[in-house]
Amino acid sequence: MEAHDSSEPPLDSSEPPLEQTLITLRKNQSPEISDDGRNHRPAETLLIPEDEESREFMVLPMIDISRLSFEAGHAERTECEEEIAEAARHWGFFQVVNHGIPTQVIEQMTVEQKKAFRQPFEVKEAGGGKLQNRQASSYRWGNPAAKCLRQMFWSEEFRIPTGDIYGIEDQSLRSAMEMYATAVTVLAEKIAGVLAGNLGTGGSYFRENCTVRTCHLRLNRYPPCPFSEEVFGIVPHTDSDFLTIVCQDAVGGLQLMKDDGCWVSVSPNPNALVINIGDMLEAWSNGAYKSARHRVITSLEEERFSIAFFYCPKSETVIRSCISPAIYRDFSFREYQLQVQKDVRATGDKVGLKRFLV
Ligand SMILES: C=C1C[C@]23C[C@@]1(O)CC[C@H]2[C@@]12CC[C@H](O)[C@@](C)(C(=O)O1)[C@H]2[C@@H]3C(=O)O
Ligand SMILES: O=C(O)CCC(=O)C(=O)O
Ligand SMILES: [Fe+2]
Repeated sequence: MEAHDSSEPPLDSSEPPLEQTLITLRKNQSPEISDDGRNHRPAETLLIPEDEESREFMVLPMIDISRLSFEAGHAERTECEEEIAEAARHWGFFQVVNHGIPTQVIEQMTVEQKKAFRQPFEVKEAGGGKLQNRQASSYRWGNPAAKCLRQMFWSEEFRIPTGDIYGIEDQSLRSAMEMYATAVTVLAEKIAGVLAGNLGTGGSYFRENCTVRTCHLRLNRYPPCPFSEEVFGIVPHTDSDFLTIVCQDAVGGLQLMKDDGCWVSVSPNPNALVINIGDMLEAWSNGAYKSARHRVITSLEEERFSIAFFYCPKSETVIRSCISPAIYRDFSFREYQLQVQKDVRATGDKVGLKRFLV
């Protein structure tokens, strides 16, 4: 498709100019080669190499966490805790059902999320519109740091520290976000407590360092993408936090890398939330729990929405392994975030925990 072909339907006024960005970045790619008279895209520019293994048949662990409640028996509770720790060790990812977040709270949040993204692009860019708050603008699209097509994101996002939600001017969005963030924080504390307990420590480190002011909510939207062979919805990455709770709609596209290097799709389940371990928990657990790489593949026909809650510590929190000898040196969360930003600005990619190995 040509960049500004007059036969194209007019751009919806809420859409960010992703296609123009893609066309610009495409020009930076190496030229197409032609040997047998046909054009071939050079192998290094294929988004997903032809020989890449994926395990479509593998199913992410699904854990019923009603068994963590005090009404459940000791044996049931222990079994559930072990399932969580086992999944965090081998997958870095799992799904939870009977998680205690009321359906109505999730539904209200997703309705408000859609309304926020349906605003005109100019309104979103000029401070977030409905997400306007007394703090900095929370809207981003594409990937401003992308230097080539494989670093671009075919998505837009609103990102807000949970402590700034009270400042959102739109009343219905604020109230939906407050309820969602409160419920999901309780869930994150519960899971972090189980994971700490399984390593023989208490969950107080998390409760003391992760507060309502330190966590983040990120609302994601992935528009339908006519270039899904060229661009990711979100590039392969690990999350920087302790753990992330993702609520995805029915479209699908989230994939994670299993410890054997194969990509596995996370099939949407309307009753489940997806939980993944972040870099801070990998470092704190001395590598026992895995911060798995994950990515989002775009859909040709359907837009996709997801909500990610990042369970993060205070900037000054020191991340020190609870097991010795430590494989990572001590560092503060601030130091880690600054290093990630520096790497992303310089190269377009996140280096991550490798930089902090002893
Ligand atoms: C371009 C990038 C921004 C990002 C690091 C990355 O290389 C790819 C993923 C992005 C992400 C997603 C999860 C977290 O929000 C984040 C802080 C992280 O660790 O990886 C962001 C990074 C970011 O926005 O700086
Ligand atoms: O959209 C998703 O399913 C995952 C989003 C994600 O990985 C992120 O926001 O860090
Ligand atoms: Fe992520």
